[in-house]
Amino acid sequence: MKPSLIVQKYGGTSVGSIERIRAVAKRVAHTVEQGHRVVVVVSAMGDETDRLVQLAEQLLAGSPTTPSQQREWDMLLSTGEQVSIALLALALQQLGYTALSMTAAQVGIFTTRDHMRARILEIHTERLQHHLERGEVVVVAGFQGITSPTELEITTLGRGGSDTTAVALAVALQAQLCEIYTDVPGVFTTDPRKVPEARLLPEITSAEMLELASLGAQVLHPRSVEIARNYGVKLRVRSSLLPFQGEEANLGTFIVSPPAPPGIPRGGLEMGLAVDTVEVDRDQAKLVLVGVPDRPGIAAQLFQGIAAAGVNVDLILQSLQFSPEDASLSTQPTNDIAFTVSRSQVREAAAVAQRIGQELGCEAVMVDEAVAKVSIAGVGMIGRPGIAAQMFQVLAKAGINLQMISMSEMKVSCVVAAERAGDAALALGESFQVIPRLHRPQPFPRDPLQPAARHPVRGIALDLKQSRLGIRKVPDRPGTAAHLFGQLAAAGVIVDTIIQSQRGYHNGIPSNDIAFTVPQDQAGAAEAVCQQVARDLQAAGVDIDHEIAKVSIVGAEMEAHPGVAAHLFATLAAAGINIEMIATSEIKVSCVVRREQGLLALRTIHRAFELDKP
Ligand SMILES: Nc1ncnc2c1ncn2[C@@H]1O[C@H](COP(=O)(O)OP(=O)(O)O)[C@@H](O)[C@H]1O
Ligand SMILES: N[C@@H](CC(=O)OP(=O)(O)O)C(=O)O
Repeated sequence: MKPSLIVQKYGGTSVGSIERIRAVAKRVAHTVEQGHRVVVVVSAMGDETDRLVQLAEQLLAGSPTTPSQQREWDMLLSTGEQVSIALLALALQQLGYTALSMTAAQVGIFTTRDHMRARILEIHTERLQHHLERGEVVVVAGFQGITSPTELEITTLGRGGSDTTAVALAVALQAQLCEIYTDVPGVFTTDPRKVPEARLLPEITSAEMLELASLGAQVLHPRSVEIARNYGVKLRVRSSLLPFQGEEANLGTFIVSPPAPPGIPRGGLEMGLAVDTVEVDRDQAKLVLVGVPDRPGIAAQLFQGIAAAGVNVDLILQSLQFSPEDASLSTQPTNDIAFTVSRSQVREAAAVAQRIGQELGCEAVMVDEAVAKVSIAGVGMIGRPGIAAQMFQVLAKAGINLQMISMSEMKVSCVVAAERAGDAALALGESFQVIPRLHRPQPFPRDPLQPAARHPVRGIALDLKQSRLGIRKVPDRPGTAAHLFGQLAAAGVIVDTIIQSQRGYHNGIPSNDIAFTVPQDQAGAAEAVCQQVARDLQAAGVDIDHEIAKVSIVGAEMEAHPGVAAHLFATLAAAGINIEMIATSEIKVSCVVRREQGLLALRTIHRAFELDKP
C-alpha cells in the first residue's frame, strides 16, 4: 500500500532557535517512522520577517509604494524562509534521514504577479513527487512564490502566508492531511495570549474559521482556510511546543470543510470564482435612527428593546461619530443607527424605535418598508478589493441607488429600493456569472431572550491593526460608492468593513456618510484616495482615526438567535465601552471601539458569552 502523505507546516516561533528546529526535526522524524511521507513547510525563524521589514522601512522611511520597491521588498522578505528550510533539512539529516530543502522556484509554486500579496495559481509536483518516492523528506519554503518558469520573479503571498503555501501543497499533492503546527495547542475561543480563560475548540467549521481569521485571529492565514474549504482539505492546527510524548496529548483543532466537488480542477488554486452567491432578500424593512447621542449604552438600549419585542434584526449599521464642528448638526457628537428587520415585524420594530428614539432625543426615526437587500458572497473575495468595487459599478451602471452598504471580507450587502431589487440581482448575476437566488430565512428559536444559552457564539477576534476612514456627506446618488471603492481597489487598498448609512442633507442635497476600516499599513494610501474622491464628489470632508480596535463575535448559528447582538451591546455598555461603529452579517457582529479599550472589550465579551465554560 502507498504510504499516506502529510503536509506539516511549522510557524516562525516553532523554528525560532536551533533547539526548536531540532525539536521540529524530531516531530517530522516521528511522523516518518509512523509510515507517512512528509512534506514540511516552514516560515522564517522567529521575528526574522519583522526584522527584514524594519530594515527596508528604515531605508525607505515607510512602506514600499512603487512596483520596483515592491519587487525588492519580496526579494528581501523571501530570504527569511531560505535560512530556516536549510537548517531544518540539516537537522533532519543529522537524525539520519534523507532530507532536502527547496525554494518556491525549485518546487514550481507559481503565483500572480502581485508583489506582497501574490495569489497561488499552480504548483508543479513532479520534483516533489520524485523525492518523496525515494523516501526523502522535502522541506519547502513557505510564503514565497515565483511568477513563471521563464520570468522567475520572486513574489510573497502576504504576511502570514506560509499557512497558505502548506494548504496549497496539500491540494496539489492530494495529501491526506495538512497539519499547521504553531505556538498554541490549536484554535481557541479567542486568542489565549490575550484571554487566559480561552478554551481550545476540538473542531470548528471552515466558514467560522474564515471569519475569525479574516477578523484578526492570526492563528491561520484566511486564504489557507479558503483553499481548505474549496478543496475539502483535512486541516488541523496543533502545538509544536508541547512536550513531545506521542500525539494523543496534542489533539489540536480540526477545521471541518465540506467535501470537494468531484473533479474540481487543481490549477488556478487561488483563482476560483470570487463570487459564488448572488442573493436577493425581499423580506426587508429599513429603520434609521438619525442623530443618536454618542455614548455607551445606546445600541444596547435600542436592540434590547427590539429583542424584547421578539423582533429579529438582520443588518445593523452604525455610522461614524460626527465631529461637533459639523455645522448642520447639534453640538453634541451623534451617530446614526440603521437596521433592517423582516417586513412582518416592522410595526413592532418601529414602535420600539420610535419610543426609544424619543427617549434619547434623536433627530428623526425613519421607517421604509419598500426596500430589499442584494448580496454577493464568496470566500474568493478575500484580499481582492476589486470585487466589491465591481458590484458597486454594476449597480451604478443600472442606475440603482445604494441606501445602506454592509461589507465584510466575504460578503457585500446593499439595501436598495424594493422595486429595483430584481434588476440589481440580474445585473449582478450576469456580471459575476452566478444565477441569483432568493434568501431563505432561518427558523427562529422559541426563546429569543436567551442568547447565551446555546452558545451561538463560537469565537471572538480582536483586530488592533486597522484604521477607520470616513467621508462625510457624500451625495446620495447612484455611482458614489462605485467611484470611491473603484479608486481604492485601483490603489490596491483592501477595505474591510464598509458602512454607509443614511444621514440627511448637505448643500441641500440628500447625502450619506461612508465609513470603513482598512489595514493600518494601507491607511495612508486610502486617505489620499478619500481626499481626492471627497473633492470629486464635493463631500463635506474626510475623517481618519488610527486609534481604533475592532472586536467581533463569530458563530454560524447566530442568525437563528435574535438578541445576540443586543447582548453584545449591553455587555460593552455595562463595561463603560462606547461603540463607535457596528457592522453585522449573518455569522458575525463587529464593533469598533477605542483602541485602548479593545482588550477590555475582548475579555468582557468572552466572559459574558460564557466562552470560558465548557
Ligand atoms: N482564536 C485563536 N486561537 C489560537 N490562537 C490565536 C487565536 N487568535 C489569535 N491567536 C494567536 O495566533 C498565534 C499563532 O499565530 P502566529 O503567531 O502567526 O503563529 P506561527 O508563527 O506559528 O504562524 C498564537 O500565538 C495566538 O496568540
Ligand atoms: N515569515 C512570514 C510568513 C509566515 O507565514 O510566518 P508565520 O507562519 O510565522 O506567521 C511572515 O512573518 O509573515
